[in-house]
Amino acid sequence: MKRTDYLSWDEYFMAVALLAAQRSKDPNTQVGACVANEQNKIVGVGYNGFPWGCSDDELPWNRTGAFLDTKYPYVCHAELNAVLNSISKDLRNCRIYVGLFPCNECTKVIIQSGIKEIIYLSDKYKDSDQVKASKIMLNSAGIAYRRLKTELRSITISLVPPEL
Ligand SMILES: O=c1[nH]c(=O)n([C@H]2C[C@H](O)[C@@H](COP(=O)(O)O)O2)cc1CO
Ligand SMILES: [Zn+2]
Repeated sequence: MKRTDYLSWDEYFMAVALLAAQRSKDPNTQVGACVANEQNKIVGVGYNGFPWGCSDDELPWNRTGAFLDTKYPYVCHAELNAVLNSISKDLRNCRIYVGLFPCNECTKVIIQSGIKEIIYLSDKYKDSDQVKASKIMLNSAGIAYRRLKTELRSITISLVPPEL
C-alpha cells in the first residue's frame, strides 16, 4: 500500500523555498522562493542575498541608519533571484512559492515573467505600501495569490542515515 503521509505538491515546493531561505545571510528575515511549472517541475529557486561578487563581509545587513549603510539598496530579493535563476526566460503559467508576500518590485518581475499564481506563507508586511501596491497590481493583472493551506506545522529533514 502506498504511503499516505507524503508531501503535497504545494507543501513540497514551499519546503524547497524554505530550504533555500536557509542559505540567506540576512540576520532578520530569510526569504526563499521556488518557481514550478505546469508539469510540477521546479524551474527556478532563489533566496535573498547580495548580488554576485558583492561580499557579504563588505556590505551591511543593518535595517536602520543612513540608507547606504543599510541592506535595502543592495539586497536581491528571493523572488527576483528565483526568476533570474530560472532555466527559461518564459515563465508563463508557472507558480511561485515564497515565504513572504512579494514586495512591489518583485511583483513587477513576477508579472512580467508570466507567472500566474503566487503561493505565500507569511504576509507580515501586509500593512506596508509596498505590499498594498503589489496587491493592486496583481488584482489589476488578474494574477492569483493565496496563502499556503496545510495541516503541517514543520517538515523535518534528518541528515543522519537511518542505520545510525
Ligand atoms: O518579498 C520579499 N522578498 C525578499 O527577499 N525580501 C528580503 C529583503 C531583505 O533581505 C529581507 C527583509 O528584511 P527586513 O524584514 O529586515 O526588512 O527580506 C523581502 C521581501 C518583502 O519585502
Ligand atoms: Zn521583493
